[in-house]
Amino acid sequence: MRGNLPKPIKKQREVLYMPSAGHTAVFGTAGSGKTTLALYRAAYLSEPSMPHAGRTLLLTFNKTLVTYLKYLKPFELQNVQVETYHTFARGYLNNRGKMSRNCICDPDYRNAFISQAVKAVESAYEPSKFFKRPFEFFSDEIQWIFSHGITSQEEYVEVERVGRIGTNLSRKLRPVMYEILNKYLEIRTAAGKLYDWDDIAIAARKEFEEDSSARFYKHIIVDEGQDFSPEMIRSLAAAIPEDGSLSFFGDVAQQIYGQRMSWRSAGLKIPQQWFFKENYRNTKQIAQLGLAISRMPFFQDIPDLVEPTSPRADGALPALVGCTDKDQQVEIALRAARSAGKTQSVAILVKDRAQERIFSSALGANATRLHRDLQVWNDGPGIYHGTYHAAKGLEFDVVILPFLDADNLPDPDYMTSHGEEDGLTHDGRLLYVAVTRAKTSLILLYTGELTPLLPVDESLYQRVKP
Ligand SMILES: Nc1ncnc2c1ncn2[C@@H]1O[C@H](COP(=O)(O)OP(=O)(O)OP(=O)(O)O)[C@@H](O)[C@H]1O
Repeated sequence: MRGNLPKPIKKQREVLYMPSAGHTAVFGTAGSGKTTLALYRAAYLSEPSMPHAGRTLLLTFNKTLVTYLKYLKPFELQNVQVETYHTFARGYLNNRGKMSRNCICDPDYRNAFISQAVKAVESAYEPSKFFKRPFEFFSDEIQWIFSHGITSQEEYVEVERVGRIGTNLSRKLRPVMYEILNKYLEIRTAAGKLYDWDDIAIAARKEFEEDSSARFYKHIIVDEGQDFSPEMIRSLAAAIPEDGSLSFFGDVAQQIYGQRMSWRSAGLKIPQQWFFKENYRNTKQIAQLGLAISRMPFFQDIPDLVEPTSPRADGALPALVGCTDKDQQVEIALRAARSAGKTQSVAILVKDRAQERIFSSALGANATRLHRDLQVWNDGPGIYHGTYHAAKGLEFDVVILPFLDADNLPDPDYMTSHGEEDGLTHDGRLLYVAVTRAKTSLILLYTGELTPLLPVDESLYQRVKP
């Protein structure tokens, strides 16, 4: 295949020729070629001269990654549609006459409606601590219910919650929670919003199940599948014809949306699974740090986690720089980015938008912000900046991670609303994603106490004076 893709080797070749009908799943460690193979697989399944050929859809979770995939997309993928799940679901529902103008509830309205719903239900009950839980609890619980395709109170009360901590809710309280959800739906519908970004998958799945017309896509491939909710996957299983295929590529260690949801509850029929253990992206030293993070206590007991074999390429140990204060971290990050950015691709990655703004205002037009509206991907030297979330699926020669301070990561607000254990798991995976974006160099900056999300083993780093 032409384009920028390396030639598939070993297990990758097997995956390319997996059965062309039914469900298949590939789990791989970071940098093991999942995205690469998702692209190859799309080309193979859409190849017009093959008997299995059919219209092919390649889906991923966020828009930045769609832009990146379109950049990588070689000539043979001319007939493959690449988009986000939400674009696909919205398009399908629109096609079926189930959409109207502005009928999707944006996150700000959603939050306001959920707060109203909690207050409305609370007023009908005796005072209770339950209603005083942080807003994030109710918001996450509604997302969890939708993501699992639960549409009745009975179902919600009965459902087993596997491995969910922090926000777990006793069966006794679930009817009240479901009342809040119903109230939210009532308020939302009254405001003319038919869906939000979480329950649109329920609507798509139901619509496909009732839709007896010929399917538009024969083959669907999912990249970054660990971030698709069970209901999204179910809707995709319903979207393909009998002789079509659904190929799932994912890495559970990188699950950063819809935490603690398992694609397994989507009920795919997967006769065989493939595992990619070889890491082609990172140097040995960077991969070792990634592996050490994935062996920390908060990563334990993740089903389907694939441990990598050590890559061959050698490089420098990740640089760990203890700074006197935050300003010094910013100064060093900027200096390193400006210097490396002349000849290499460099990314400064941070936790949230507020931290990102520090770098966007300092770098201005000399850098590219990683965000959903990024239209074009330019390979080659240059500086990028963005959140850990926005860097998902991407890679850079050099990655700079400032603010790795114990009082910044794990995020204190997240810990308050979700509990310590959830906070460690959530931000631990984010940091794992960030670390594994680096091809050859990794610079870690902190002040005071280092985040507990990084391993303490000094042999994994080289200490560098600021
Ligand atoms: N067979 C191969 N030979 C050489 N390089 C390869 C091979 N397969 C993949 N690569 C390279 O390894 C890097 C990682 O590949 P890719 O992005 O497909 O991995 P991934 O599993 O999707 O990673 P992640 O989940 O961490 O985003 C890319 O630079 C890709 O070009």
